[in-house]
Amino acid sequence: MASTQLQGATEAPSAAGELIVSMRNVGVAFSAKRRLGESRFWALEDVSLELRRGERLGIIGRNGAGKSTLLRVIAGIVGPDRGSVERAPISCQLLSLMVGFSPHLSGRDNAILSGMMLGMRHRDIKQRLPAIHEFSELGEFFEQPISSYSTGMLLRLGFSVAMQVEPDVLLIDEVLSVGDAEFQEKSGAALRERMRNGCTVVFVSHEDSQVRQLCDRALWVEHGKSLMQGPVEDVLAAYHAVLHAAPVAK
Ligand SMILES: Nc1ncnc2c1ncn2[C@@H]1O[C@H](COP(=O)(O)OP(=O)(O)OP(=O)(O)O)[C@@H](O)[C@H]1O
Repeated sequence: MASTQLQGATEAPSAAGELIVSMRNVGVAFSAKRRLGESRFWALEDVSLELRRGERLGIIGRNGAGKSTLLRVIAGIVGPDRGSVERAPISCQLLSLMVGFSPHLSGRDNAILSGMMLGMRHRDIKQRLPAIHEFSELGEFFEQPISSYSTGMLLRLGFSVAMQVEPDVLLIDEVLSVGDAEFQEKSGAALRERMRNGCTVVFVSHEDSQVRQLCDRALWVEHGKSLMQGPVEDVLAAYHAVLHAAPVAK
């Protein structure tokens, strides 16, 4: 039931590995009026995890296991209905692409709007427009209404804007699974660069290769429970052993 602050956890930002999020036996319930015989549905039942500054944590698990809900708890968007969450006074950004995009505005105007909706100040986002323009590789299309863009172009613009926000903890929900191979390569490189600069990352993915590439630790969530956490290869191996033993239709 508790969501409290970790005392003094940001007093020494340079100290690698300080604890910034601690969750114990967390459960999150949603109202489930449409599910017969149940008034509440526990999207998370019992999740415990510790997140330290500078870590790159990959969250794996089957569809519906509770991964996205867990990200929202880490971000502070959803509170626990049972168990406890302690967080240092950190800024978290759930990486979402195309927030606030409006089809009739140009790429440039959408970049400003979206950046502001992601929490940036107007003057900061304006200063970063050249970097956004360059990263997105949109060329002259940057000045065109985004209704003329392909999905790939929209993603490039969305990612270029989102990358300008600099949170303490970056939370990524599958976003790298979208887009073509070239975009995935480029966005992955940008994220690795961000990580080298000490940003803490929590990354939900169904792609083993991305978890291997981007994470140094993994957490396996199954039916709302944290089943295993540890080195990426160990957790992936255990997860796949169970998947192959008892495949579940997606
Ligand atoms: N706002 C909500 N209201 C009701 N149920 C919800 C809500 N959000 C999530 N759920 C349910 O909670 C469970 C966990 O959902 P969640 O999106 O966290 O799983 P996930 O592991 O991220 O799934 P996927 O891999 O398919 O994206 C699912 O059964 C989902 O239907």
